[in-house]
Amino acid sequence: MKTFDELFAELTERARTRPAGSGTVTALDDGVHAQGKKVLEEAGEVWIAAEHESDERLAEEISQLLYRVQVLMLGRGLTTSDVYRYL
Ligand SMILES: N=c1c2ncn([C@@H]3O[C@H](COP(=O)(O)OP(=O)(O)OP(=O)(O)O)[C@@H](O)[C@H]3O)c2ncn1[C@@H]1O[C@H](COP(=O)(O)O)[C@@H](O)[C@H]1O
Repeated sequence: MKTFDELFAELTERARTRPAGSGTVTALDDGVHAQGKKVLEEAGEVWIAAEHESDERLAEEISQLLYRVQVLMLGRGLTTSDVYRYL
């Protein structure tokens, strides 16, 4: 189990070291257009899960959405501080 900040730190490290086999590295190389589409796709899956699926499935879909948002943040060079200042 990890927090949003811990995952972001992990993905930041993946972006820096670019280990072989990292899905995050591939997603970053795919570019912002593809990263944005993934955010939209996962958001749709969250919506569907919220209406029709179990709490567990919904939580899993939300975790994937958070991951995709973080990949997009990294793709655009944003940090968590850039976002948190608006919360
Ligand atoms: N939290 C996640 C995470 N959530 C979702 N995903 C990716 O998103 C996919 C699920 O989303 P989709 O619905 O698009 O599934 P899919 O269509 O079957 O998958 P794709 O064909 O799009 O890969 C998963 O198969 C993963 O590839 C994640 N990939 C990685 N992480 C974490 O990110 C960290 C770094 O991962 P790597 O970069 O892969 O080492 C690790 O801690 C991982 O646990």
